[in-house]
Amino acid sequence: MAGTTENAPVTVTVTGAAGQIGYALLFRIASGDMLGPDTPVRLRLLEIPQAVKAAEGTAMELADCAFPTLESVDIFDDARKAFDGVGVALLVGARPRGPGMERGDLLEANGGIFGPQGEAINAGAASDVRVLVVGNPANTNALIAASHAPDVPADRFTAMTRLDHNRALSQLATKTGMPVSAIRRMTIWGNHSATQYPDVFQATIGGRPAPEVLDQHWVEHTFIPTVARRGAAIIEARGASSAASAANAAIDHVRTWVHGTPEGDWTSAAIVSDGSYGVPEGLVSSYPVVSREGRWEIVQGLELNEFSRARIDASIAELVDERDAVRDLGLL
Ligand SMILES: NC(=O)C1=CN([C@@H]2O[C@H](COP(=O)(O)OP(=O)(O)OC[C@H]3O[C@@H](n4cnc5c(N)ncnc54)[C@H](O)[C@@H]3O)[C@@H](O)[C@H]2O)C=CC1
Ligand SMILES: O=C([O-])CC(=O)C(=O)O
Repeated sequence: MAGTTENAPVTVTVTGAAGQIGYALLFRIASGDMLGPDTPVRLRLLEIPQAVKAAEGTAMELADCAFPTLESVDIFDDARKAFDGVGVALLVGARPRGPGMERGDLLEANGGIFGPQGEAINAGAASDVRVLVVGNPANTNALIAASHAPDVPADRFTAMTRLDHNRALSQLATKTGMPVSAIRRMTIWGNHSATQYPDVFQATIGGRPAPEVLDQHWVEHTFIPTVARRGAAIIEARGASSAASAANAAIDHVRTWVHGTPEGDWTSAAIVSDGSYGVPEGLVSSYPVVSREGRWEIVQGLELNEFSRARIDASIAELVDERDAVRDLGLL
């Protein structure tokens, strides 16, 4: 199946492969969008037993695309087998929220999935494994997975806030009439939840500081709530949670992690805190990050005004509450 690709193959495990995001994600991974056209991909799909047949259908369609980068597809209902040799683990499989729910309401329903998957990653992953948690509540699920993988360095576990980041770029582009590519240094801080803080104070738009271009009232009362509540607005409109845009953000996250951020810009990712910017060490929080030589680094030395500090602190407080809740549930 593999064509004229040059690099060593990478094993990519996707959980929840028969779900909505899985269907939007797998074809892009297989086509080379995530790791590049020169890297063959060995896909391993993990599903619950009832959804294995649907995953088999997706595998048939993957075969029918005849992607030169797709070396193999295997389907499992056993996490240990699915994560054997994994280089990139995309933990998508989890229940989505419905109308009227916050993502934190899913803690109890979904938290139990991530401990066993962390253990399976610990047991079988490649030494340079990269893990992205998409299933909600993503930050705290990543914390659970990392805490069950003591032999895997904590910086290998991340959660997705790239969708929030992309939503913020899009809102700013629409508001200012500038192309998305003219907006730099946007940051999402904190939790992938309604408390997240989309920070424009460090951003530039067309080379000018964003606060000079934007009206503070619009930032506070329209922009921030629009970005932070976009997931709920999509659920309201579609009757189902974001899928294609979530898959796209997952592709962006891993591609940036592997291939690096462009000079002069950064992105947002939830990573295990080293204590930077007052986030308690060990919490999985979104930060401004660059990727250099395949590792995330937090952008240091940013000055935070009082408004930003208060917003970040509120999101951190929620992450602390979520951590305490999963500890009480015995999931950590
Ligand atoms: N971090 C982010 O930005 C975003 C996160 N999400 C979250 O992603 C998750 C998945 O969303 P959808 O694909 O729309 O849901 P879905 O319900 O369409 O698919 C979920 C799939 O996961 C599978 N699954 C459940 N438990 C599993 C387990 N233990 N192992 C393997 N597979 C398992 C289910 O059988 C199902 O096929 C949800 O938690 C959703 O809230 C969604 C959008 C954005
Ligand atoms: O809002 C949800 O539940 C799904 C999600 O995480 C998003 O779209 O950001």
